[in-house]
Amino acid sequence: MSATPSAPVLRADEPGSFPHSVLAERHPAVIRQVREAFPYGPAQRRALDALLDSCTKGVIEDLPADAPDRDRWHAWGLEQYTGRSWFEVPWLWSESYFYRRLLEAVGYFAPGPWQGIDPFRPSKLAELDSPETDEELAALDALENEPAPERAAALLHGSLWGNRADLGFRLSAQSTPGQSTPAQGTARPAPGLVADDSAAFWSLLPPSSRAGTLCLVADNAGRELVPDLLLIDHLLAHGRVERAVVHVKPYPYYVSDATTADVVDAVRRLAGAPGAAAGHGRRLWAAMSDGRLEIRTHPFFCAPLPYAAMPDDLREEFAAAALTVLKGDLNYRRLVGDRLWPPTTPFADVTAHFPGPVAALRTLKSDVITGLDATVQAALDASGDGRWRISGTHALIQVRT
Ligand SMILES: O=P(O)(O)OC[C@@]1(O)O[C@H](CO)[C@@H](O)[C@@H]1O
Repeated sequence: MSATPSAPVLRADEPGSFPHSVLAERHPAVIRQVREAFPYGPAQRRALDALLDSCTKGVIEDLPADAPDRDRWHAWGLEQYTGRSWFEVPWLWSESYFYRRLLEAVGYFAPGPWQGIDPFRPSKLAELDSPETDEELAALDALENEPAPERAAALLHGSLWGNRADLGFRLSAQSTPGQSTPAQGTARPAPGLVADDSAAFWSLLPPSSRAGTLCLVADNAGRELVPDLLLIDHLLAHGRVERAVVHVKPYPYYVSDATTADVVDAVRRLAGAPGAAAGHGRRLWAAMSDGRLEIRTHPFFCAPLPYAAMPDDLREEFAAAALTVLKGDLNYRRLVGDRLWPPTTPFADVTAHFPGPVAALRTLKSDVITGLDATVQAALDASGDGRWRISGTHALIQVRT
């Protein structure tokens, strides 16, 4: 590659575009959902109303002077964007700031009775307790008798397609007339992958190699996190890695993103399930107890910035890993810079900044895409109205070794 590649950064200022619909429709729906989830008091309700006004019609405002993370947000661009419309600044920036302000409105950060109460917890728990989760866990019984390579492939695909079960995504799918809810296991049969580097994925983690540490940067809780943990259990049990680190969000984010509490809920759910699922749960519990599986978080996971701007401590951690797996659409956007790349732009070029081997497991839920073969792109473009980019019906496994 001769020069650093570039492409326009996504913004939400074009009515009719997907980013615009997220700010104009999805964010108000998230505020409504949160208002209904808890008997918040008048002050919190007023703060939610003010946020609704600000994020749809107003401008980005500074954080309160005593906010402990004010300096951090200033370093992340807040000073530069204060006073600008939410729709004019980079889309990734305004989305991340929206979740920061939403949690502030419900008293998540301030000392008091609501501190640390996840406003999305009711919907996360409902998903974990759903019949769909029961079905997915029951399917593990049949997998027990499969040879290890088939089991490994099935678990990799389970983790990949688990990314379809995204509560924030479902919120806007429901609000789009005529579009079916793309919940995992219930919608149309999964079409193929638009890119499949599974062979490279497995080559980095040979069986019994104890290849070092796997980092998995988690995305959604519930029906995505459960298969992520199942995959990790398999990799540990078959000696493909020595240890694993699951990186979660430091606070609730993008409706259903996983926090430490969600990992605990998922492991408990597995351990308490009938059949083979319980064995996975017990092994994961043991691995967490003896340090082979570690949960970690970092403020940067809720930063409104691409991974190219990650801080040195995180960079060192990923540099030392045998492989870092980035789950989901948002992590993909952050990995490749949240830009409207020509779809055939090589994945290796746009991820050259990443400090070690990296794999993206993602269903497609935004316009950002790289690394496609020209023939695949042509077939996708010929298939309809371009919704393949955002509808969650397509997926990819991309690896840069
Ligand atoms: O990261 P995830 O959970 O796979 O998806 C996040 C997401 O639902 O949120 C964004 C819009 O708000 C899109 O990038 C994407 O559709």
